[in-house]
Parts: sequence; C-alpha cells; structure tokens
Amino acid sequence: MSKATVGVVMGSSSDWETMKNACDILESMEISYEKKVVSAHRTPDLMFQYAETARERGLKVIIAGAGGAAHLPGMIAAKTTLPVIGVPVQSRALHGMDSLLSIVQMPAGIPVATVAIGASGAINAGLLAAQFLSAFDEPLKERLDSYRKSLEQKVKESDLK
Ligand SMILES: Nc1c(C(=O)O)ncn1[C@@H]1O[C@H](COP(=O)(O)O)[C@@H](O)[C@H]1O
Repeated sequence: MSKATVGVVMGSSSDWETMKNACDILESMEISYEKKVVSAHRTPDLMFQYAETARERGLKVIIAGAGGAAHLPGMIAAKTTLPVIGVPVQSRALHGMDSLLSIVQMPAGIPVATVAIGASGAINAGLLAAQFLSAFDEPLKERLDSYRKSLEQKVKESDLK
C-alpha cells in the first residue's frame, strides 16, 4: 500500500457523509489518502499525536472537517506546519454558521484554509489539496485540467435551450 499523501480527519463519524466528498475527489485525482475520526474535544491526546507525527509520516496536506464548535482544524494547524484545509460541517442547530465561524476566524500566525459549509466545501477541500500538490506534480496538474474541462463541458451541455 502506498503511503498516504493527504490526511482526512473529522470530529465524528457523523461527519463522514460530508467528508466522503473530499475523499471521492482525492480518489478521482489518484491521490493517496488516509481517513480517521479524531476530535480535539473528545480525543485530545490522539489529535495532538496525529498532528505532531503527520509530516514525518509523509502527509503533505491535511483536510479537517468538524461541525458546531469546530476546533479540530485550528488545533491540528496549531501542532503542524503542513497546510490544513478546514471543512465546516453543517450543524443542525445553526446550519453550519457555528462551524464556519469557528474554523475561519483563526488568529494571525496559524492559518486554516477554510472552504464553504457542507458537501460543496468538502469537494473544494479535495480539489484544493490536489491543487497544492499539483505545484510539484505535472501529471496531477493534467488531471486537474481535465476536471476543469469536464466542468466546462457540463455547463455547455446543460445550457438553456
Ligand atoms: N467539532 C467537533 C470536534 C472538535 O472540533 O474537536 N469534535 C467533534 N466535533 C463535532 O461534533 C459534531 C457532532 O458529533 P456527534 O454526531 O458525534 O455528536 C460533529 O459534527 C463533530 O465534527
């Protein structure tokens, strides 16, 4: 099995329905990844260990999704200098506004690249990870170019008659 390049973590297994969209994109881009439930609140020691060992284990980018008081992406980012992409999972009570604000409003010095709430955000997290990696990977850049072409084609085919 090849070593994972992207780590996809989420605060709860209930986030999987959203986060699987990021994993689907990584698979379609032929990027190796690992997925894991890690919580800053519920498993703080595991979260520290995951973030601290991420770089030496060969990860290049981390995608972290969480809902509600979504501290996971920021706390992962606090423990590694790998790029972290935060996915605000849609919460029931506040429709994901809580997740979005707690991920996006990082203090200066510890960035988290925050995407939109929910499935669209998870798709973009997968694509953004691919785009970061494509800076050093020409075949991956070509796969991203074909993806963009396929989007263009879909719009043209679905144009109003
Ligand atoms: N925001 C966090 C963190 C964290 O940030 O560490 N850990 C779990 N959670 C979130 O709690 C929500 C409800 O979780 P449950 O469905 O397990 O009750 C999930 O969206 C999860 O991401």
